[in-house]
Amino acid sequence: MAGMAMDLSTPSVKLVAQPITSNSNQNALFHLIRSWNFRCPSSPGASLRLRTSSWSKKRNVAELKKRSTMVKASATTQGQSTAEVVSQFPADTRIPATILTGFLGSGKTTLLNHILTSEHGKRIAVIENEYGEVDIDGSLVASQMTGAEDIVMLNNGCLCCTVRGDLVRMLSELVKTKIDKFDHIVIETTGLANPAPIIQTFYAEDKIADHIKLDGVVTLVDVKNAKRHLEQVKPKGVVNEAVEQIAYADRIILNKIDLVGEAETKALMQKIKRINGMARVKYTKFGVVDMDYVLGIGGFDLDRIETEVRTESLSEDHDEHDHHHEHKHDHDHHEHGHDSDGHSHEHDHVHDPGVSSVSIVCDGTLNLTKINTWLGELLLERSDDIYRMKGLLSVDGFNERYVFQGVHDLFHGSPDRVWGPDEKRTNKIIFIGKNLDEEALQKGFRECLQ
Ligand SMILES: Nc1nc2c(ncn2[C@@H]2O[C@H](COP(=O)(O)OP(=O)(O)OP(=O)(O)O)[C@@H](O)[C@H]2O)c(=O)[nH]1
Repeated sequence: MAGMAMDLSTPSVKLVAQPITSNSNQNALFHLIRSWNFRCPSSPGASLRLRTSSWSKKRNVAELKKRSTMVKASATTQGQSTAEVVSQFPADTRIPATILTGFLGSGKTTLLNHILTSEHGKRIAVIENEYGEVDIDGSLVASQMTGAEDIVMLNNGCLCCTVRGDLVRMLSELVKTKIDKFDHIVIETTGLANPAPIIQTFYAEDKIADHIKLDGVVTLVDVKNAKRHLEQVKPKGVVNEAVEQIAYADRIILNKIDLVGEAETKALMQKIKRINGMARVKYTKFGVVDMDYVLGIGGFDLDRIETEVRTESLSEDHDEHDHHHEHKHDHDHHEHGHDSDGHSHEHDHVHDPGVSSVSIVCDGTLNLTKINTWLGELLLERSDDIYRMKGLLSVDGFNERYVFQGVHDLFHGSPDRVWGPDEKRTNKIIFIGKNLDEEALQKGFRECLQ
């Protein structure tokens, strides 16, 4: 039987086929591309090349023994119903960490206080990131906290830029001295943070990844001001933080709905769904949400891929897409950001230069070589633009489904449970990124089918 793995012996992104034994199945779990090219939004010229180290290789031994995989899954005796075929990813016992992000004043601290004062039974360590010396949010949180075991302030600048090293140190320190004192970590970023490098911290550093796992990115949106922020024109090469924060999110909270009308909120919801068609979105006042909406998300877990690439949500997006088909290059989130005028445009084959989501759902089985080549080349050429992706694939020669998720050039995939005997083999894949050419992606993917 064949398996997919990242060829770690070369710097290339190409996926390779490798024989699968019961052991090598486990070794196929984590794939990581070797480097991460991060551009700082506040100084776009600066580029930091970070080594991702051999996280995957080292972790495979200890961690994967512990988590020892999945592919054993349920036996597939004839007649077994799909419902009985369950995923068997063993429990991941690492401490989950949530990144709480959102534009200035969107309600991050309000939500944090709600989390800290809610009854969820979790002991929470909080890492606050503030610009400047005075940690106003810190005092606000501290004054209300009941559940927080620790509040750590990172006051030297934006978390995604200068303080990233500090974040690593803080997390390492928490791991070293207080690992048994908390059950969850919440990191509140500044309103101007780009979540990408913060996400990457959890994968790039062995000493963190061995003990802490990224649970998810929760993005607060101020419904009153979001449209203006999302449409703000930025100088060439400078990211729009408000758009980035939505693009990387697992959960989006449209906050302050008491301040706007329903039509305005709905229009914003559509705009946001076009940027990120994967995240769940909820409306709130003062950040009041159920705790399981923001804690225990599993946004980066392979065993949650299925729920994250739900067919229903994708078809919902397709309906929305169809509705806008004639003018699908929605100008809502172009860099120059003017509103769609409702007219059909002639330039139907020009792809959307903004940040958007593309989802592909199709039945059939993929040819291993073709999908390896297509996905490998796509990541090699476009990983700067592909912010996040998730997929569930049916690949020739596999009895198991293949699930994967990625953030830029970081790729993490594995065979999952076996396909049920009567289960329809539907491939589902979603990309969130910049300059996505939906037509080309759909065509490229479908050409990999047998
Ligand atoms: N009307 C209204 N005000 C809200 C709501 N949620 C938060 N606020 C208020 O909005 C202001 C900003 O909220 P914060 O929670 O401090 O926002 P933040 O994202 O932490 O702000 P920064 O740290 O400055 O980026 C505060 O005065 C909150 O009380 C809401 O749903 N409705």
